[in-house]
Amino acid sequence: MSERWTTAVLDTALPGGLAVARSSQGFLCAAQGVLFERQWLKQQPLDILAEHGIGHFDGQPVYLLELRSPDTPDDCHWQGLRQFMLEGDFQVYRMLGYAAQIGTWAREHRFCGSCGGPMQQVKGERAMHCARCELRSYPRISPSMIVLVTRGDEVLLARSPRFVPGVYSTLAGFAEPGESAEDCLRREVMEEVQVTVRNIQYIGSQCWPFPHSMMLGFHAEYAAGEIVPQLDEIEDAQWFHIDALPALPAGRSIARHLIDLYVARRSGLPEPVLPS
Ligand SMILES: NC(=O)C1=CN([C@@H]2O[C@H](COP(=O)(O)OP(=O)(O)OC[C@H]3O[C@@H](n4cnc5c(N)ncnc54)[C@H](O)[C@@H]3O)[C@@H](O)[C@H]2O)C=CC1
Ligand SMILES: [Mg+2]
Ligand SMILES: [Zn+2]
Repeated sequence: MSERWTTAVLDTALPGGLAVARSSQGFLCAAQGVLFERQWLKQQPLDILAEHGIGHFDGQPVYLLELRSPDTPDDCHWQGLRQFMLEGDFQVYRMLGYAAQIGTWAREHRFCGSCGGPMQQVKGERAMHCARCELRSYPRISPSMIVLVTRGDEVLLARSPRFVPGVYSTLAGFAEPGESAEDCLRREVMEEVQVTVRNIQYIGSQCWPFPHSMMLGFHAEYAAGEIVPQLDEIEDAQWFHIDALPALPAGRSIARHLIDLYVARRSGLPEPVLPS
């Protein structure tokens, strides 16, 4: 089966196609969904900051209208990206995740970070260019490690004060310059719970457009140390038996996948597949 959503750099001077609109309130939705006839959408009283040609959905060209303010056309409403991640068509979520990252990046790179001059979108390439100093800026992706620390039939899960009450998840954190993925993983686990790990195994990755993370997921075995939760960052961290797990993160997250996969392997059940 061919992919329903594929990215492309489309020329915004061309007519036709479909469009999504994004404001600080999320994506514009109507009864038929998030994809609108582009020409119709551009005739609505929207405060458009920029337009990007972002790809194809079911073979149709798709454009993003990045808005300055959330003026709402009749019979429409706004829905945040997280809601699309949690429910509905995963391919629509992938498209909107890409749109959000491109919209945010272009909005934040209208001026050159080196000389302060205005930047222009490069034709046919996903890049912003400064004519004054020749700097090119490409979409930013922030690699983050996420790890399920295991000890036989137990897994180490933690709560951030930002989580929904009762929910525990895997440990995660952003890579710093100079680190390998494994260095970052060991540092984050040490910072957040003060334990050491061994036998680090790469499981898989997930684009996490909140706002621009690339999650690299691992399993790692516990080696040594007592859990000491990091002040302010970690509200609580505990070992949980795989038969007595607390409330867990959303089904489509790699955090949940790392947990479900480990439980399946320990229990001899069929392995879950990470949505892609
Ligand atoms: N898809 C999934 O299943 C999950 C995804 N995540 C994501 O992983 C990422 C990292 O997790 P956290 O525990 O929040 O990270 P973390 O443990 O590194 O701490 C977050 C702190 O890092 C700093 N920070 C923010 N952006 C940064 C960047 N680009 N580079 C370096 N430092 C930065 C800020 O001070 C922020 O408060 C987040 O984007 C989070 O949403 C976290 C858990 C599950
Ligand atoms: Mg963290
Ligand atoms: Zn410049």
